[in-house]
Amino acid sequence: MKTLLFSYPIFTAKSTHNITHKPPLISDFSSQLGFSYCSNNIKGSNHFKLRVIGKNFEEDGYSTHEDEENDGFLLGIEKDTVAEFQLIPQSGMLLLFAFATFLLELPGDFEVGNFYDDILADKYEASVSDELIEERLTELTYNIVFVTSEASPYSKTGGLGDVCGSLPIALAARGHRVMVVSPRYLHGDPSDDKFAGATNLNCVTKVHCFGGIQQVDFFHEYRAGVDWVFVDHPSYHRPGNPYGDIYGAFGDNQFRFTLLCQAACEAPLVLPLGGFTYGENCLFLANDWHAGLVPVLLAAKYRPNGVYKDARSIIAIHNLAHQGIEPAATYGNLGLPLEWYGALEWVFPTWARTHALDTGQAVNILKGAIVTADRILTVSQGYSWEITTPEGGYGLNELLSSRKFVVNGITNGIDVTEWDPSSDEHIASHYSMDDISGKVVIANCVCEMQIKCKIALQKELGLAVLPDCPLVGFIGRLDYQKGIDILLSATPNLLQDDVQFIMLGSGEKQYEEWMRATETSFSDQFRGWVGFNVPISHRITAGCDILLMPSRFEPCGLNQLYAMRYGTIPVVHGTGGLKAKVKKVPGIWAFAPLTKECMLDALRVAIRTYREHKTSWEGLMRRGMERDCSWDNAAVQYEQVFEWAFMDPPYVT
Ligand SMILES: Nc1ncnc2c1ncn2[C@@H]1O[C@H](COP(=O)(O)OP(=O)(O)O[C@H]2O[C@H](CO)[C@@H](O)[C@H](O)[C@H]2O)[C@@H](O)[C@H]1O
Repeated sequence: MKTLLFSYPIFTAKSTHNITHKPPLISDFSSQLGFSYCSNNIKGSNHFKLRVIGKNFEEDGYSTHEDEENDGFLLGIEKDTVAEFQLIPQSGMLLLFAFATFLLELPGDFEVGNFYDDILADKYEASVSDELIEERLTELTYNIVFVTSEASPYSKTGGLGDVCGSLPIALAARGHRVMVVSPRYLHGDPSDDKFAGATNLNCVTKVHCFGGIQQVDFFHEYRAGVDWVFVDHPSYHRPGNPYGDIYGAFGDNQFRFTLLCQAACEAPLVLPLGGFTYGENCLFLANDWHAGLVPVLLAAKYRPNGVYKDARSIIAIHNLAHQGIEPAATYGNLGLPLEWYGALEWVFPTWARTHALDTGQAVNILKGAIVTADRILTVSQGYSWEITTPEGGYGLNELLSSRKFVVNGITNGIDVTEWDPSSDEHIASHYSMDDISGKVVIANCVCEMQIKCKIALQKELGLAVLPDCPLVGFIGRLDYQKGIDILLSATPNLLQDDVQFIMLGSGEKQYEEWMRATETSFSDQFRGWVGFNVPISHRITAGCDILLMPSRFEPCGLNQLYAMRYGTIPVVHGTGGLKAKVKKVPGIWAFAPLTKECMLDALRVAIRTYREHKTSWEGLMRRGMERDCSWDNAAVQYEQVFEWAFMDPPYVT
């Protein structure tokens, strides 16, 4: 491994600007500064850059100079010297970004201990030792602010939590500064412990909405290179899940998520994370309707007051079926100027109105986001097209079509650390591509030791331990989207065959009841776990042979990716994100159209293959397992969209 000298002379190297005094040694200010590193953006040479983010230089006796002409930005790059400086004033006190560019050939020892934290050291070493720098670092880095109603592991009810728990980490690893803002839900149960690592920043912020002033606190945890910021307010403290409880959805969700959006817009301005704020020049990535007010607030509240003029916003649509629609009278509660009503205005078609005097007037938060965001993202390419059609557009198709030039689809990745059969803490036996004995029946030899995960699952759920019996699984929200009605009607037929079927899910009451009843009627073959349980979801993914996904529509779908990684064959309805994957991946089984008969036919073919063609089955498993589902690829595509967002002026100025 090459070592680098990082020392005083590098900082005194020529700068084209007015930093004339003695610059500090890295070790001098390591305790008060945050670090992040920049990029290897001098392609084809041996340069790379380290970005040092400083604050309060003036207070420390080092003067800095604000370059008005360049808006305080680039002061100059001297390619042949080893240093360059960049000045970016950040909300008042936070002044200096200094960039030092090194040549890898520099002799001497590099004192990693001088640096602010081990994270940087890790990245540094990795980047120098094996050309990862080319792959992992991006040319341009951004201050990215995710706004989301859930982020795993802190809160999760579905795929949104997975994405917002893992994509930020992937982007931070590529050199971006990333903050995730979500509520600090306290349900009064053991799940509250997930927030134990987050401390109160003691930065009480006032938010004007719902006819008064609301005070929110911010809690913070720095983990995996990401600033996890939790908005705290009494309305997030109640039993249930983020959106509702046993009695249904909370009646004040519009209030709770308005608070989230208002607080998230303040967070980059007021929170001194790692000693310095993110500042105004950031990119907001608002997820689904819960965060949909963020782009609207930038356009309607901040920019007219000269704030966030250089920020950009992206609305990421994970599920267009949920739009945050409330009666028109609630508009006045949102903290938006009256003249912006049109952005959120929504009129229900006549057939959807409840009575003769109902004018259908409503506000639609997701619509507001689509109208004001700089760019629009969906979680697969297929879905980005589907939302522009009457079938998939849920009334927003025309609006989305009118903005199709800024709509992109990027297929989700998965957290390959959490979902890794070779190290998964939740499963009975570990296995991998090299050794699938924990999972599969090899070459017709049914050996108990070889299929530990399946047997452990059968035992745990009280099913007969039958290692060679095809085990079919389903995991998901019990929702119309997931095709539960089809599953429900097909299950008695499916269970006529010699198979076992396990379902894990929660959602609509009628389906929960049906799962309980079916378990009673088919106690030898069927188990229905009603509830939300992450460890069980891992064990089902690992222990089943087949994962069934009869989704009516699926913007991307994550369970099929988890299943493939665990050598479990997905049998899916070919729609949206699933369809795209089926085309490319042989390790996945698709059927269409979505009917009971088609689904049963596909399942029967899969089951026969499992029983009679073990070698083919193992081939399918391996093809799924070897697929790269990590975020790396998607993260690069996200960066491209960020770049486009900043290339254009803000959509609403
Ligand atoms: N009862 C239960 N117990 C434990 N875990 C459970 C569970 N029910 C669901 N899960 C977990 O929740 C996640 C669901 O992922 P999906 O991709 O099916 O997302 P969902 O439809 O919620 O989200 C939307 O957003 C995601 C992310 O963009 C898109 O992939 C998707 O198509 C879109 O509908 C998986 O991790 C699954 O294991």
